[in-house]
Amino acid sequence: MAMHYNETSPRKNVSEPIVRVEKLEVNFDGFKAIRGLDFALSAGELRFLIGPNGAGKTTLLDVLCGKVKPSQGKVLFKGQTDLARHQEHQIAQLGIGRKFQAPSIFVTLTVQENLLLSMRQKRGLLSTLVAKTTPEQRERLHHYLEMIGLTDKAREKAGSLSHGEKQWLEIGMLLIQEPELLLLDEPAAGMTDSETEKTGELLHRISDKQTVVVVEHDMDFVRQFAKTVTVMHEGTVLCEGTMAEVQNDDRVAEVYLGRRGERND
Ligand SMILES: Nc1ncnc2c1ncn2[C@@H]1O[C@H](COP(=O)(O)OP(=O)(O)OP(=O)(O)O)[C@@H](O)[C@H]1O
Repeated sequence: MAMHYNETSPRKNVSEPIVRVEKLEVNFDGFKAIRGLDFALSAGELRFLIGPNGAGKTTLLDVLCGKVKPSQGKVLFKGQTDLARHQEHQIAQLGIGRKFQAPSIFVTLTVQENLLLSMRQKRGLLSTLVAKTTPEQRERLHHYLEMIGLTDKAREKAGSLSHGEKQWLEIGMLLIQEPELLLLDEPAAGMTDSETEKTGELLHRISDKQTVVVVEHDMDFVRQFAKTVTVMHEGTVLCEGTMAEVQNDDRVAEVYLGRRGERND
């Protein structure tokens, strides 16, 4: 029987938001993809972003990782740092990791070589694959291999992994850099049922220590694994709450299904 993660209260008891977005606007050649959006995220949350196509979910992630610059508004990280004033690589250094849908693993390297490369990149060492691994690095490697469920495949070539395993490896490559905030775009897309289930469990394990934002279209996945859901529509936040709360919100039904009662006109 599948375990449900959304039966407890939607938010953990945490104080200052790790991210606070105020009056955000993003303009693409005159088109406002984000319009006056306010959004806050507590440290240690696992937050799902849902909403119809074109709602602005990916654009919001793009702003948080610095790929897209806002035309107006503030994007505060840990209360002080305005991300709008930083470049993408600086934001990565500040501790925000983004996983895109397109894979970026090295298929000819083994699982553990991919993880080691990713770990050393963050540390700025001149290490190569032949560099000696320190006991601390080895411990970290084992910890994250275990976390993503690939300990038994550590020495296999990344190219031989299943689609789901490749996605976990990529998440592992982000995790091993120990970001405080992790941004994921449809992490379970294209996975089998069993891989999807494992991915949901992985997200919960990650959010024990880190904050995670997931853009997701698969409502079954959201229903099973989300505690707090933010529904976006036309570049702004429509509502927020548990999946049960947002499902019962008339505005959500309207944007997903069209206006109620119109057929009786
Ligand atoms: N680089 C761009 N230039 C112009 N318009 C863009 C650009 N990126 C996104 N848009 C537009 O901004 C709006 C929001 O797009 P975004 O991809 O953020 O939505 P989304 O909620 O992630 O949608 P989906 O669920 O379909 O991925 C859309 O109308 C999209 O066409």
